[in-house]
Amino acid sequence: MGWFAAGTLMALLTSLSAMGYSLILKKMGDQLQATFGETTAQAEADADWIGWVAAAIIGLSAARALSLYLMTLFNNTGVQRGLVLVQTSQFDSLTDGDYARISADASGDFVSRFINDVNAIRDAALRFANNFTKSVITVIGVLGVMLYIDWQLTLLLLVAYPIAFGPVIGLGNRIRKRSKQAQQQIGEVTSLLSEGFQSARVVKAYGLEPYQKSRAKTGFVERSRLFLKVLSNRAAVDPILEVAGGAALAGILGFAAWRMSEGAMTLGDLLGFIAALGIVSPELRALGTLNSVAQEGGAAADRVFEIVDAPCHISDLPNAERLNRVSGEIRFDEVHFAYPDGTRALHGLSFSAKPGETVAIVGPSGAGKSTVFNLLMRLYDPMSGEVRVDGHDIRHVVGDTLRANIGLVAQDAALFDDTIRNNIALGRLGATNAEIEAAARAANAHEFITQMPGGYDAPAGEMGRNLSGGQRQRIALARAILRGAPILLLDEATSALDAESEAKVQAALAEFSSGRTTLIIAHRLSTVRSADRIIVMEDGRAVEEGSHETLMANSGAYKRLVELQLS
Ligand SMILES: Nc1ncnc2c1ncn2[C@@H]1O[C@H](COP(=O)(O)OP(=O)(O)OP(=O)(O)O)[C@@H](O)[C@H]1O
Repeated sequence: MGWFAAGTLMALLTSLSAMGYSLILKKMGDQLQATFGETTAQAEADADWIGWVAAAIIGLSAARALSLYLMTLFNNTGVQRGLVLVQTSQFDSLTDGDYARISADASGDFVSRFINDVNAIRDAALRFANNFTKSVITVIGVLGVMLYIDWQLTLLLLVAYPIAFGPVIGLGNRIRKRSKQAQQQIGEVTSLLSEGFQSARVVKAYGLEPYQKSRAKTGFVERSRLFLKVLSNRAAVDPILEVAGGAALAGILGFAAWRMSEGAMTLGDLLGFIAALGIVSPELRALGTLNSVAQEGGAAADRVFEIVDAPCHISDLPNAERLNRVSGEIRFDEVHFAYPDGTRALHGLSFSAKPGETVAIVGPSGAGKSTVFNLLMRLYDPMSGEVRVDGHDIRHVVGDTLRANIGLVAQDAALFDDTIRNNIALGRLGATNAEIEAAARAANAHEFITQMPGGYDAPAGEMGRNLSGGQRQRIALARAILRGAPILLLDEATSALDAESEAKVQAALAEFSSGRTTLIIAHRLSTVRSADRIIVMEDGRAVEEGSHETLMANSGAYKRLVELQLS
């Protein structure tokens, strides 16, 4: 706000200097008219005023140039700083907000809201900050000068010009609508591009280049079609103002000529008035085009603030309890849950895990196993039923303190474009190098890390692409081990490992998980055999429960799954 206040002050100075021009010209015209009646000697004696006029014009130009420069500088600083606030609040709101929100939309759409929409706001805000105040102040000030010179002529101008603005405002509304469509479509193209680049391997392997190229081209063509619509509306603004402005000017000049012939106006008045008109017309035109710029910026701002203002459904209750280190008792009581798109994932799931117990959750794909983890971390709330940790309903505890008690190794290892060391350290910020290395050893990752060029300081690459699938999993495991939380969630955590690595990691995990409650999701049933208890899920409920031996003796769903894998 401070920067904009300084910018407005400079705009005021710029406008004052503009008014000065027309007053100087009026003075000059009146002098000239007086000179016509003088003798040569008198005229020469009075010739001094020419020097004064020249000096005043130079002084005014210099003042105007300086104030214009400072105005732009101050406003630009204000806009850039404002946009940093907008972008950070957009990012904070998305990061702190519901997981459902971020997982529902295509990532390209979010990226586009951060980059393209913010750019559109930047363009609009810069033009607005640098032109709006200056134009408005100039118009008001110069109109004041005009009223002083000839109020009747000025009234005519005030009636003639606004007529031009009606269609311009109508166009502005169309521009806003179209611009919103165009920005939305950029989001789709961004998603399409990032998806294409990330799947480059499959694209090559399946010979999908023509398919990808035609999808991209369709996106680009659509982009240019929508953008052209915005441009054609924008292009109509200037001509409308030109015609209306021309008609107004003709009327005013005709009226002025008549008034001069009547003797109601002096040559000085006319010169001053024309100078004022020359200053005011481009400013009025600029205000007309600013409307379309503001509409485009407004459309982008709508999209940006949709994120900033998104309501948060999963937040801490005002009297939420802080969880200290829990002992790790987990209980699901008759939990029913559907994802926001309506997909029913849990139908009255009940199970429990005692502190320190290792419980495996198995079952066919889509049975709801990963959903159990999502609810346990309170990424979503159940529709009915309760999820309890150490007896606390997790809806009544502070989310961060709940998650601080959980270490997760998910199906996607989720590595960041940072060093291997930092990727592990994310498990517990502030961990020492020795602790990081110990975690890596426990996850059977130390050996391959030290063999990489750069070792622990080697970059993992975007999404960990410099590593193999099995290496990524071991880094993710090391991260969870470093966290040292009392609850460990392993979702297909060793699925990408070869048999030898898996055996080593399993042994390390067995040691690490002693004293911690560990929930394991695994399709490879050989890896869950040693769990204290196995829960078989089907269609969102637990259909069987017991140790490997008990379940094998039962001849139920688990035995069928094992036999299917063995065969
Ligand atoms: N974010 C989501 N939005 C909508 N539906 C979802 C979402 N995630 C999962 N589902 C649906 O919920 C159901 C249970 O999914 P879940 O991922 O829990 O299964 P799973 O047993 O872990 O499967 P898998 O073994 O294949 O990983 C499935 O029908 C799935 O399509």
